[in-house]
Amino acid sequence: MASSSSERVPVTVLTGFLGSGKTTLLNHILTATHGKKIAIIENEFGDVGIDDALIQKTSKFSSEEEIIEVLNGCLCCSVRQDLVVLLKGFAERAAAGELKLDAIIIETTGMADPAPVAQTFLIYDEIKAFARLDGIVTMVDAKHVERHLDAVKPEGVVNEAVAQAAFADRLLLNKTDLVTEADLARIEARLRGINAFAPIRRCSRGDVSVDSVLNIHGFDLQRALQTNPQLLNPENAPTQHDKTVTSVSLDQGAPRHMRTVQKGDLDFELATDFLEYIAEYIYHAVHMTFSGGFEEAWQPGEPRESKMVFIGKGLDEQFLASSVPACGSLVASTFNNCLATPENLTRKASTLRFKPGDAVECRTTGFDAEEGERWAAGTVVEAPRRAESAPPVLHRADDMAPGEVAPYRVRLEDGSELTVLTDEGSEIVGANSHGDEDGEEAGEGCEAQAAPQQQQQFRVQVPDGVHAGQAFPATVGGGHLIFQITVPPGHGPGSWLTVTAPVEATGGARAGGGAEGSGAAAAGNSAEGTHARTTHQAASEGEADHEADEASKRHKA
Ligand SMILES: Nc1nc2c(ncn2[C@@H]2O[C@H](COP(=O)(O)OP(=O)(O)OP(=O)(O)O)[C@@H](O)[C@H]2O)c(=O)[nH]1
Repeated sequence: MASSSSERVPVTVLTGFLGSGKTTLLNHILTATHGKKIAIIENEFGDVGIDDALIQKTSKFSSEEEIIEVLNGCLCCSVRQDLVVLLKGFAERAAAGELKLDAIIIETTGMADPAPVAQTFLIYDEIKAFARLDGIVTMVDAKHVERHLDAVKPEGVVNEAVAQAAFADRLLLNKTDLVTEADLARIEARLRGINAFAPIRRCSRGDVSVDSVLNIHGFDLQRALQTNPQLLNPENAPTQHDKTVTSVSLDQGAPRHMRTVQKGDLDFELATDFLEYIAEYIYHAVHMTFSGGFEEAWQPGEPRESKMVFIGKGLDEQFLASSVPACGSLVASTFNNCLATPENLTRKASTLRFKPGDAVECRTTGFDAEEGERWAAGTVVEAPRRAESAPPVLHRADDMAPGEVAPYRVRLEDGSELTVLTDEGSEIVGANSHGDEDGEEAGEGCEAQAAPQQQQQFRVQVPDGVHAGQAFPATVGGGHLIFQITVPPGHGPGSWLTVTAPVEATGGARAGGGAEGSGAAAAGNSAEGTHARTTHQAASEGEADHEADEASKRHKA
C-alpha cells in the first residue's frame, strides 16, 4: 500500500525547451541553502554530457549530500525504462534504510514530452509507494518561446514546446532580461491560452526561491487527465518526436582557441590566442543568443577537454566535424582549426603580417566620437618566433587574461610598450598608414594604402520579420564587421545565408568609409567603434551563397 503523501518523496519534473535555462535553475537550487538531500536525475539529449558536468562543478554540495544520475537518451521514450529501473533502485534503498531523500528533481531534455515521464509515477506500484509527483515545472525561454510555439510540425509529431506549457503545474518565464515588458505581457497571454491553470512566475537566470519549485503540491491528476486523457494508459503510443532534431558532439582533448569561442566568432579563422592554461570556459549559444564565461580553474589532474555539442535540426555530423573550410562547414572547421596544435600555430604564425623590427602604428585608445581613435608609431619588438622544430611562441604577459596570448609586443616612440592582441587592421598597421595627427578620422589615411582584400565567408541568420528582397544589417565577429545583406529569394526569417565578403588583409582601412545601404547599418557603424569595421553591401542576390541552407538540409541519418 502506498505511504501517505507526506512521507513519499516529492518529485519535480523540470521541463522546458532546449536552452530555456533548466540547468541554470538547477544550479541555482543546488547552491541555495536549504539543507535538503536532493537526487537529481539529469537527462542528456546528446551522447556527450555537458549539463551534468556543469551541475556537478557548480553545485557546492559534496557528493555524499547529493545524488546525480545521468540518463542519455530521451526520458519520454528511449530511456524511459532506465528511469523506472533507477527509481525502483532508489525505492529499494529507501526501504532498506540506506537512503533518505527530501526531493527528487528530474530534468528532462528540452525535447521531452512531460506526460510519459509523469506516467512513470502513476502506474508503477513500487514507485508510487516511494515517491509522489509533486509538480511539473516548465521553464519558458522568453526570448525564443514564440518561435517554438509557432513551429509547424508534421502530422502526428508533437510540438514539444506546446506540450511542455500545456502540461505544466508551474510556468517559470525565464530570460526576462532579454525581452521587453510588452513581450512578457504578450507571451503570458499566449501561455494562458495554452494553460489557464499553472501560475506563471517571471525570472531571470532561474532566480526563484527553492520553495517555489520543490514540494509545491502542484500536480493534479484530474487536471492532467483533461490535458492528456491517455495519461494512465501504459499502452499509450510513444511520443513521436521531430526526427530532424539530432545532436552531434565534437569532443577533443587539445586546447582550444579561446577568443574565438568567447566572441562567438566560430565563423572566423584561427586568430592569435588559444585555450591553453586557462580556467574552464563555458560557451552557450541558443539560436543567435550567445553567452559564455569562465567556470572553475582546471583541477590538478583533470583532463583538459574541449567539447562542443550541437543540437539542432538537420545536423550533419561529417559536415560539422570537417576541418576543411572549403566544404562549407565554417562553424566546425573553425572549431577544429582553432585547436592549438603545432600545425595550426605554425599556419597562423605564417599569416601574421609583421616581424620584429618592422615600423608600425598601433591603436592606443578606444573610439571617441569627437576625437576619433588615437594611433601611435612604434617598432615591433616581439613577434612569433618560428623554429623549424617547434611551433611559434606567441607573446604572453602576466597581466593578460587567463589563456590569452598575443601576436605582437610593440615599443612605441615614447618608450612605452604595448601588447597588440590581434593582427587586425583595427589594431596595428604598417608605418605611416594613419594621418590622424590633426584629429583626422582614423582609417582615412589607410584607404590610400590599398590594402589587399581577402574574401572571407560568414554565416548569418536572417532575423525575424525580414523577408526575401529586404535588407538587414548583419553583425558578425562580435561587432567587428557589419554587412548590409539583402535576403535572396527563397529565404526568410531564420534562414542561414553564407555570405562572401572582402575583409582587409592588411592596414586599418574602413572599406567604403560610411555606410552603404540602409540607415540601420549606418547607425550601427557610428554607434560602436572600438574596432575598424567593414561596411559592405555584401550579399546582393548573387553573392549570398545558398550552400549553407542546402547543406543544412542534409542531416545525420
Ligand atoms: N540572458 C539570460 N541568459 C540565460 C538565462 N537563463 C539561462 N541563460 C543562459 O542560457 C543558456 C542556456 O541555459 P541552460 O540552463 O543551459 O539551459 P537548459 O534548458 O539547461 O539547456 P538544455 O539542457 O540544452 O536544454 C546558458 O548560456 C545560460 O547561461 C536568463 O535568464 N537570461
